[in-house]
Amino acid sequence: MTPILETRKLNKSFGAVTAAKDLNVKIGKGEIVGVIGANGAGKTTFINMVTGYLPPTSGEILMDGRPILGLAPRAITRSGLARSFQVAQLFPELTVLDNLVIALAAAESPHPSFLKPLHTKARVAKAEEILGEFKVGAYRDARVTAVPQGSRKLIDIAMAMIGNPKMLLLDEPTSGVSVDEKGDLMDTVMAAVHHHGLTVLFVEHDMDVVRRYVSRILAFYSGEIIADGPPDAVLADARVRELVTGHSDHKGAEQKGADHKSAEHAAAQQGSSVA
Ligand SMILES: Nc1ncnc2c1ncn2[C@@H]1O[C@H](COP(=O)(O)OP(=O)(O)OP(=O)(O)O)[C@@H](O)[C@H]1O
Repeated sequence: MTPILETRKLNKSFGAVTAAKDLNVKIGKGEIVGVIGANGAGKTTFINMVTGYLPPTSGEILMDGRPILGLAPRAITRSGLARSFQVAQLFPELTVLDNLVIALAAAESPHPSFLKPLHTKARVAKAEEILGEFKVGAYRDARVTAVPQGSRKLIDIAMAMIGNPKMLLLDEPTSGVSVDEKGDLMDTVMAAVHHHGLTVLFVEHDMDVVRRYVSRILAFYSGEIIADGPPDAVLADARVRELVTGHSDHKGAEQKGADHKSAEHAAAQQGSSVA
């Protein structure tokens, strides 16, 4: 079967830094793929390249067997490959409903008219349906700035799904979300993903989340994929334990390593350091 997403010998260099090295990836329809790797391993670079935000140095990218390299991000989204970002891309001063209505109008036409009313009955009804599906209906009339981080992430992901994509790429859907909220957030996202029959690839630093939701892991290290397979096999891989999740011979150390990476990552995002 033709993969929904395929990259062939995808490379990206930033000067002397190799952020992607000969990445050959095939994602099949319906797969739920977790992308893991330490800070700077090349995870976001990979997502940015396949969604058109970053031109590769060389290589090919195919969606449903058709080349998409060189297309603008919006054209790639329209072809069925949608994404979310590490930081939710919402209009912070507008209400949640306004944000969804704008996204719906943009999905209907690449050049929505400013002269026609945005809040049509159909769009408001659709927005309310989406808010219900993502369990954020309580924030319908709240400004985005007043919405908790986890719900903001859900709204952002809901908006990525508005154009009925075939595949979703989520860059750290649980980053900045409390440990208590992560499970509910991912349960809600995955319920929607299964309901709409989507293929998903998401970057995640929390190995508990990865283990629970994915059927396959791609482990990145220094721009390369060092392991690709079912979660149990990849997380037990010696190189992954050493270079990604943190290696120790003690029982449970793999998780401790993962927790440390999460802490390191959170600290890096905040410009501080982890001892
Ligand atoms: N615009 C850029 N200019 C220069 N170097 C970059 C740029 N973007 C990424 N890099 C470098 O490329 C490498 C891969 O970065 P990337 O952001 O893809 O890593 P990552 O795995 O997503 O990390 P994180 O978990 O911190 O988000 C890093 O060495 C990074 O410093």
